[in-house]
Amino acid sequence: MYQPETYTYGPSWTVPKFPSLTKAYFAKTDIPEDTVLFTIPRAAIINISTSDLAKKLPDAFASTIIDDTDNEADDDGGESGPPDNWVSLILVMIYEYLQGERSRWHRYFDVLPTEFDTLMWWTDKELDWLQASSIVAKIGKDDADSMFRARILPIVEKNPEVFYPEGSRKLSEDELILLAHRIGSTIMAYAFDLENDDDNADQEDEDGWVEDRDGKILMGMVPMADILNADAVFNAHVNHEEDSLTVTAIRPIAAGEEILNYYGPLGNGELLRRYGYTSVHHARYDVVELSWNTVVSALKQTLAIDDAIWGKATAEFDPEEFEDAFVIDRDLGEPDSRGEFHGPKTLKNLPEDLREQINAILKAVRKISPETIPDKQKRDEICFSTMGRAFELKLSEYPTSTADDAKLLASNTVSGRPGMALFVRYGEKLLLQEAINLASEKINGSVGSPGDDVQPSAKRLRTK
Ligand SMILES: C[S@@+](CC[C@H](N)C(=O)[O-])C[C@H]1O[C@@H](n2cnc3c(N)ncnc32)[C@H](O)[C@@H]1O
Repeated sequence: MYQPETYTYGPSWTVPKFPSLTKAYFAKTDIPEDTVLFTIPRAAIINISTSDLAKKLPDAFASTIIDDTDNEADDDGGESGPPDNWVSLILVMIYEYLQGERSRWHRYFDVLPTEFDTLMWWTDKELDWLQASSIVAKIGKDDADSMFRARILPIVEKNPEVFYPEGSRKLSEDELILLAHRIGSTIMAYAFDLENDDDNADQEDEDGWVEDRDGKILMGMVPMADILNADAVFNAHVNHEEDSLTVTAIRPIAAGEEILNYYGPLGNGELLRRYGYTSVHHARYDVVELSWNTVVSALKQTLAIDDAIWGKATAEFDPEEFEDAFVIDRDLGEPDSRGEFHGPKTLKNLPEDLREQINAILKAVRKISPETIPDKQKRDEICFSTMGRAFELKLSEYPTSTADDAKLLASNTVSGRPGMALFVRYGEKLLLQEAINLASEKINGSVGSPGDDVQPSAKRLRTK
């Protein structure tokens, strides 16, 4: 039986239930910095180490891959190989859920959500509100579906005596898939990556706890800690200790303030996809993805050369060597140790990898038509003009303007999922506008030297 009394409760917070059933922690009194708000024993966490499933199906879990820490489903739906972190936790959660009252976590399942606002669950009509946001292409519902059919269903169906307690009804294939989607969404929004605090833990310990070689970590569900909501400005931190996880105030928290964790420097599109909400503080981490096809259109418009020259110049490139997409983001870094962010929140650099790829083409054009690009100054001008034009083309893919969206947001007439989508697309448009302005400043030569005006190419995106 799941025993909440095994938790150490702090005296100074409360767990209210909102009418919407959303749970959150609020400080009841002023809380000093460094106060331990609560402690969760590792034994209360749900994962392959604590659930009986791995003991009952040792072969299936013999070599779970534990270095896949991006909290995502395998998108290839591959049938072979040991289950990864993600597949394992879904199987464990399905197992524990199907045990009903026999699971020591059954009361935990009672408080987990069964409905989600994450993008996976949106209708096409609701997704239309996101307009040209690249987040729509990242939802991956079909990939998740194939992965469940390939890697989850066969294990449950081959081992009914393990998954279904005596006398319980077996789920149909459709019911199992729906359950896997629900549990997958719960894991995406609620699971923790569990670090191991034990320095010597390069082997499995007595309890079969995590193997933590080279920083490998395991995912798990952490009751109580997962009631914490989160924001990009936050005041609490989860520390991973040897036998427990502790949640600590990282700065003084005033009575009435919400206690907030941090999910990382995610833009609102990604926050919506994984967690089903948006936040003003996350807008600074917004991201726009620009396809190379859009840049090619811009480059052709900027160069205004005939097709013959373009064809000759690009013939020497292997399209496989080109990046398909580029990320525009403000590259701001993380909040400080008190959960606060300082410094400017505007775009300072244009993507270096994009500039390199445009310049590679321009070099080839110059070989064939030197008069088009007589010197480096002209090349830089063409490069920044192309970037600016590409940003404008991307902006024009959104059917409404930044001003239209600002007006709609100010009217307070759009709420729920459409309201969150409106906020995501507006943030992306603001970022594109900043990128257009920056490219224009570069063309006018008014900012920095060429070496300063680009950001490192670490953000290269491989979408092939
Ligand atoms: C780890 S749970 C937190 C507990 C959750 N509120 C509950 O009632 O179960 C994560 C989910 O809480 C919600 N959430 C977290 N932070 C939020 C915030 N700042 N604003 C709105 N919803 C938030 C989102 O639905 C997210 O998927």
